[in-house]
Amino acid sequence: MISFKDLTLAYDRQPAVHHLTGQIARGALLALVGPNGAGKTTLMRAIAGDFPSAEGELKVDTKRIAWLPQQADVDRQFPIDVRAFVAMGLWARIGAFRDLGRKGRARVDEALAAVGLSGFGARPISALSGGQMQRVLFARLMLQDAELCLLDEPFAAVDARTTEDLMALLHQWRAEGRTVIAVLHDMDLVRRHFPEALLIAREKIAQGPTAEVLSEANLARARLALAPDDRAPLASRAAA
Ligand SMILES: Nc1ncnc2c1ncn2[C@@H]1O[C@H](COP(=O)(O)OP(=O)(O)OP(=O)(O)O)[C@@H](O)[C@H]1O
Repeated sequence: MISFKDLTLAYDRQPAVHHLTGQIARGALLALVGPNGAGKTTLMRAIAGDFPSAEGELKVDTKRIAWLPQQADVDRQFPIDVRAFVAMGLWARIGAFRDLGRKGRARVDEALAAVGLSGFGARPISALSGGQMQRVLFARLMLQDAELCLLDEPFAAVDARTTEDLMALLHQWRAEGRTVIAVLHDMDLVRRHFPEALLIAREKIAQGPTAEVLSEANLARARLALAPDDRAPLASRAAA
């Protein structure tokens, strides 16, 4: 589904992802992990086709990609109700601002029921709790019917119950044959739910079965790889 070879993603010549080589198979349920600043969001953006200056090779063999941004990046003050927000998931197929039709409305209601929010359709999104908003984002994603689902810290600031409910949806999507990649910081959750992990710290530290990837030795290597004195731009390091 995805392959990258010697992939480097840099902001102003400073690489956030460096010489990354690997593959992610169709149907994977993969956790992308690494310390703060490891390049996880940058890599996800590139996979989603939103990083113009990639060097090296990156192949993604589908255009049906859905992206769940970090919740902090979602404008909650936008004056829109839950039903209209979730309906945006159907835009790729019916076009923006077109009438949803009876079938479309039924699909929105089904998605809201699947995330446990039946009856919330008329609420403004500004009047939801953080956990409820995350459920709404999952409902929107569901309607996109994507082959590849990319989720950036989907469980940040949501409680255990909401996490378990939403995690069940990820398992369901995978059972439907979709490929699911999630950026996560909760290593216990990753160990419990994700068969495969990719650990990066600008460079690849390890990829494979989660228990092997998340060894103490690998996690320590990842922490060291991002030591503060290793943060200078490539140009000045070469000159030093
Ligand atoms: N728009 C940008 N312009 C310049 N530098 C950026 C930009 N976005 C990210 N970076 C830098 O790239 C590096 C990787 O950032 P990225 O957000 O990909 O890491 P991350 O692994 O997702 O981190 P976190 O776990 O903290 O969310 C960081 O050093 C960050 O400061």
